[in-house]
Parts: sequence; structure tokens; C-alpha cells
Amino acid sequence: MRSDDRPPGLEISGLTLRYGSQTLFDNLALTVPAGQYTVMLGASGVGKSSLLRVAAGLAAPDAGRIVATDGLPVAGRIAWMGQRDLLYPWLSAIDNVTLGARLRHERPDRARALDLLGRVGLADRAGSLPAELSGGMRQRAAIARTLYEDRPIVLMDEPFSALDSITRGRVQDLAATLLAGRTVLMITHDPLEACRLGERLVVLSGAPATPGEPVVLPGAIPRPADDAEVLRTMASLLRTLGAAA
Ligand SMILES: Nc1ncnc2c1ncn2[C@@H]1O[C@H](COP(=O)(O)OP(=O)(O)OP(=O)(O)O)[C@@H](O)[C@H]1O
Repeated sequence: MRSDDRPPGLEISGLTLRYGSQTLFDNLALTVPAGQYTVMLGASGVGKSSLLRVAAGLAAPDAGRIVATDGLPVAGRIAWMGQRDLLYPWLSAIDNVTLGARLRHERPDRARALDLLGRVGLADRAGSLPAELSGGMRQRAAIARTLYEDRPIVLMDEPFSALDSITRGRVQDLAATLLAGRTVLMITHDPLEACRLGERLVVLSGAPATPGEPVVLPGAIPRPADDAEVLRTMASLLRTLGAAA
């Protein structure tokens, strides 16, 4: 992230989104504070991915606005990592990581791409095609690509879901370190992950869906999994998610 590229927050307001007769959101408002790691949870199908896609500008809402809190355009300042279609099958892992640069006609920084691949444990798989990688490896390559993009706003949809618990912990730590100070909105189904990484937790529930009162978690991230505050918040989060289901 360039030093003049201070991350703005995102203000989502008046958001209405319908799919046929289904109204996912009706006049929804959500603030994603600048420079913080916000984690969004909620039951399957409540609309989390749809909200993230709209925030990323990948889907148009029926009504509403998504603006950056510094008043500048949001476009071009977001890195987005979806749940599917993570990698282009005909490109090697490293070429997938540097794809954005090449699409922007920039010279790919292969050394940085290799460093990121190494940090997600794929140093020896840089030349592999996605079909030659496991699901978890593909997800790690996609994380490396998201980190390579070096954007002030980062939107991630269940980025660590395919990883085994040891790798997941390591890659969570890496993401927390490399994304420090950026404006992050991440979806997860994992309450422990939410409490390790989130500085602000938002539970989406209902139909049409609305965000609950945010839970603000103090302290530096990533938090240890056995931290007393993590365990206490995780228990309370499970109760909230259970009540909303
Ligand atoms: N492009 C689309 N066309 C029609 N319906 C859609 C579309 N995208 C999502 N939906 C519907 O909107 C609802 C919310 O989907 P979404 O993927 O946003 O939920 P989610 O909370 O992210 O779920 P999960 O946790 O299972 O990923 C679902 O009922 C889904 O079928």
C-alpha cells in the first residue's frame, strides 16, 4: 500500500437487493470503519456473499450507495477474494498471483509474488497449474494474489475455509500481519476465526437481512486461540448465531 493511499472506510446506505421475489436487503445500512478488520457472520443463505459482491462493485443493487469515507471513488481501491472461481486454470500459481498487474499493463513483481507464495507455503508450487494443486493450495494461492494486489480495502469471502486447522492458523496470522491498517471486510462461518482476527464483528440475520449491533473486540490481532476474551466472545457469538438461525 502506498503511503499516500490511506485506507478509507466504507459506508453502505439505503441498500436494497432483490432476486426475483426474494428481498435480501431492504434499506440496509452498514459502516465498515477505516483501517479495521471487520468480520461478518450469519446463517447460510442470509446474504453475506451478496453484500460483499455489491460492496466490491461486482453486482448492482436495486437501490443504495456504497461510498468511501474519504469521498474519493471506491473503484480501483478494492481487492476482492470470492469463494469460487479463485484461479484461472490455464495460468500457473505465480501467473495467477501477478494477473492483476499484467491486466493493468504493469510489470509483474515476480520476487514479491514468490515471497508471498512462500509465505503461504507454496514456494515450490509457483509453476504449478491450479489443477495440480489441492483445494487448500488453490485457496492459499488466491490469498497470495489478494495480498499481492496491495489495496487499501480488502473484501474476502471465507478465505481460509479450505485450509486444515494448522495451516489455517498460520495463514490467518499472515493475513492479520500483512493486512494491518487496511480496511478489511471478511466473511467467515468460523466463530474462532472471527474472534482471532476481528476488531469488529457483525452478525447478519433475518429476511430481509439486517446487521446486528457490532461487537468491538479490543487488543491486537491475531489473538491467540486460547485468549480468555476470544473464548468468551466466541461463546457469546455462538449464542447470537444460534438465536438468529
Ligand atoms: N445471482 C443470484 N441470483 C439469484 N439468487 C441469488 C443470486 N445470488 C444469491 N442468490 C440467493 O440469495 C440468497 C443469499 O445468497 P448468498 O450467497 O449471498 O448467501 P450467504 O449468506 O453468503 O450464504 P453462504 O454462507 O451459504 O455462502 C440465497 O437464497 C441465494 O440463493
